[in-house]
Amino acid sequence: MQFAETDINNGEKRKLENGTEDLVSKKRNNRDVISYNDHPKLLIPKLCKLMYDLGWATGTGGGMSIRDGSKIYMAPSGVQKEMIQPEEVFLCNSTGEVVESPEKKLKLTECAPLFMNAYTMRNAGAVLHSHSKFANLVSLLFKGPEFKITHQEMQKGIKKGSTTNPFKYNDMLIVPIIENVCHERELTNRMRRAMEMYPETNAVIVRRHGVYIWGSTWQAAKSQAECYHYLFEIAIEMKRLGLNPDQPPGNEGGITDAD
Ligand SMILES: CSC[C@@H](O)[C@@H](O)C(=O)COP(=O)(O)O
Ligand SMILES: [Zn+2]
Repeated sequence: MQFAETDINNGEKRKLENGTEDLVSKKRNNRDVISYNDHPKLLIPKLCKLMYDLGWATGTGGGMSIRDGSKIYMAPSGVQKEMIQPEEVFLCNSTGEVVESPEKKLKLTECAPLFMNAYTMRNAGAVLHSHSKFANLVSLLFKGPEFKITHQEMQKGIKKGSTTNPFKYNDMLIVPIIENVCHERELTNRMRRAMEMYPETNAVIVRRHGVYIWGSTWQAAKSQAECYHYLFEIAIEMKRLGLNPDQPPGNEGGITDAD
């Protein structure tokens, strides 16, 4: 296989595959084409590092996938997720079959069929899996199949399903919770069921494990993930303080418009 020595990001040099070289030349001739720095083989390592720094992808847990048209890029399995290299990212087709494996002997992430749920059922542009302690802990504090919260500004950063409509401040935001199993892949059917039952959700919590979150683009997946994690954390703190996250507030006595 041929490689092109190409400048990426902060001036660092790395060997990238031919496909990436094509992307660079397309960028020169067409301003609308995806930016070189937005190539999923670069973005997945970068976003996984951000996830690691947030405590979402430690101990090799968690991961990320990005779709570019019918090309689906996925992280490898069982590796330090914060140290993935661009040439270690797998390329799959629109049905999730691997079409390009890294030269290094690596396995495709165990999350692959769960990532595919977000692509096939919601036409997502990116999906991530987080092992955040907040996602884990809310699944223990909310018994049954739903995490619920209302009257929080950050819920406005989350869209209703695949629509462009965001949740309103006074909507009830619900995230379905599925029970964990011993092997990640065995979560596929129950995640699909949860997505069918909750068409407005862009996340599925896995009890005692973490959460899957997706969006129409990698940017939407990232910002929605930040909003969901914020809401999980504040709900935990509210419960610790004896406050009820799914209770709409009454008159709290603050200043409102003049009568
Ligand atoms: C701490 S190991 C966690 C894994 O078993 C799994 O839950 C996970 O999130 C990552 O799976 P992987 O196949 O490494 O991408
Ligand atoms: Zn996991």
